[in-house]
Amino acid sequence: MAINYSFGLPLKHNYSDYIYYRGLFLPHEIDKILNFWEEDKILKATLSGEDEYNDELRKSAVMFIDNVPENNWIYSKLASLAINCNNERYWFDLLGFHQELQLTRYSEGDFFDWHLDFGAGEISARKLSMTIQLSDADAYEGGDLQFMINNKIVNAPREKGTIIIFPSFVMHRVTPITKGTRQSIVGWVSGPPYR
Ligand SMILES: O=C(O)CCC(=O)C(=O)O
Ligand SMILES: [Fe+2]
Repeated sequence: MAINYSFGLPLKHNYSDYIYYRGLFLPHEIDKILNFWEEDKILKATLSGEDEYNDELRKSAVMFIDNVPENNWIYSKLASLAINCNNERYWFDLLGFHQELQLTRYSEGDFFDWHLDFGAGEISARKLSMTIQLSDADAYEGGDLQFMINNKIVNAPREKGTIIIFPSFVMHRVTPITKGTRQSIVGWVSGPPYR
């Protein structure tokens, strides 16, 4: 039986395991972001909070989008969207981006197995994760961003330009690319500890 033993706090019901948006970036803006790839800036992806490479959990190439004035248009659009999404759905305490936005490129055979973006150490302040699909959905096979929700696997939308936002404690993965290349931006909005 449902009971209502109130602690005197407002209760809001609008939680979603993930939510997606379209149209924030225009096609030419996405192309501009894709042109950021500079081969000499690419890092082999490491697991957050770990210095060691772990090829079993993740294989992809990453680069960071510097938080410099020329790139402010990307940061500010994503910040506004995160704030609006949070005000509508989550009501987490958010402070801002504490890590640079990450550009990720998955080539054939690359993947990122099941994980949370939240955990001990420097990733313990992460509250919301955001992914932006930068590649045409038919430019690659495999490479699905998936969530594990109540023991069911759910695919995130693939359309280019779609922005997917989810709490950083939701389990997700990117399945192996079997053909082509997938690119994404990944960002994390941080905040004070849960309370
Ligand atoms: O590429 C993506 O869409 C998600 C990657 C991811 O889960 C991560 O970098 O934590
Ligand atoms: Fe992740």
